Amino acid sequence: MDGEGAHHRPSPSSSSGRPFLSGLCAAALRRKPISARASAAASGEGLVRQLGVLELVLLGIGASIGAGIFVITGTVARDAGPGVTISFALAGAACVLNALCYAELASRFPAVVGGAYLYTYAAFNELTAFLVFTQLMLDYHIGAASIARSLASYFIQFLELIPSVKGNVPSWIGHGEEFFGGVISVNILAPILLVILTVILCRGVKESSAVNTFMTTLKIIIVIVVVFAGVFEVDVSNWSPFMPNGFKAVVTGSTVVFFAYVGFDAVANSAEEAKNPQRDLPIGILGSLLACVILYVAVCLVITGMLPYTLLGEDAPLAEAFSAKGLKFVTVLISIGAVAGLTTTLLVGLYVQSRLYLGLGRDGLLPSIFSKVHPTLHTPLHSQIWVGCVAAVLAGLFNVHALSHILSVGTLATRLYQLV
Ligand SMILES: NC(=[NH2+])NCCC[C@H](N)C(=O)O
Repeated sequence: MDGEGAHHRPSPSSSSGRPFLSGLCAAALRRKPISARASAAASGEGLVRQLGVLELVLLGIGASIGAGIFVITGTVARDAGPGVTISFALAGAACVLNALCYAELASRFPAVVGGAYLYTYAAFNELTAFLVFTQLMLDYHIGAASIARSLASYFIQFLELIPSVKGNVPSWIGHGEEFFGGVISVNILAPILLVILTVILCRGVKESSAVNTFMTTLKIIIVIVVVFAGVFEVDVSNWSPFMPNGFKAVVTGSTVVFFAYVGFDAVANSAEEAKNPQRDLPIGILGSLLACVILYVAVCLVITGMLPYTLLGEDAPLAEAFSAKGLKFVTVLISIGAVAGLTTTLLVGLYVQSRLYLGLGRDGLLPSIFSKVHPTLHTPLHSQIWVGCVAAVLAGLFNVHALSHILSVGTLATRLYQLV
């Protein structure tokens, strides 16, 4: 359907400029009545309620634990020292406040797709909601492409562990063949990975959730094993001084580690596929965030206890800390954890995007093709394929460096809008 929004759409063919302009302003400033959403939820419109509370919690964790904990920890610890633990706790506390808002809104609103876009539409107006959507899309599209590129590089690194393959993989397969002075960097593996994930997502929410549950459980187990393996290597003298550069460095660090928590809001977007949304969405949002806070803080305590903070690597601090202690097998586990982590953030990111497109398609803010849900697969097939294609084109042509520059702007703008 075209959505209730389309019904009050002003006629664009107004004869004079003024009514057209005022019509446009009225359209931009109107709010979405909550009752209209409720009827959309009641009519079902193709998506099916299949996700239970555990699947929702794992969806949130799947979206959140990605490269952040494996990489950012080292970067921040160089400045904040063992106090990086407090940086993670502070950022976690700020996110809990954010998550409480999400939990409240998710249980108050009719359980339909849309998340932050939906809440803004009802609280502010169509224009603000559309801006939230554009910012989220910038973040998600580019995020998906850069995560896919990182994953492709990981796969090539794994392949290169085979001696006969080492050095023989053409760069256009994974690392990227550069053109125009490095502006364009072509590779095919990242788009192939995106196609595979898109196929899984198109097949059904149950199938996608099963893949996410498996991989997320794997990465949680790996993080726990890493923590336990590290605990025996901790030398408490490495924790003093705990904040070598003072509290200021810790607070600055918390703004950076915030990135590692991004993801729990994904749960809000699965509202229309949750079996018992009113009860389970808040549990999913807060549960996944709290699980991340606990895991992240534990990882920080362990790695800063294992080595003096000045010796922690910037790029792969966890892996380097363990190889420095001669625990090679943990390093391998960490690589597997990172691959599982990147895969699930990517999978859930693509999932969330398609549901957002579905919401806007229904509201008439995007072409109605995005509002279609496949009658037997119960997935928004067109939206899902579209988001897969956009990410595949970006990932096929640009490297992580180029993408991350655009992404930082997108993420920052998104968060600013959400704050407003
Ligand atoms: N929408 C996004 N920007 N997602 C990125 C998620 C990043 C994830 N928290 C990580 O640590 O890797």
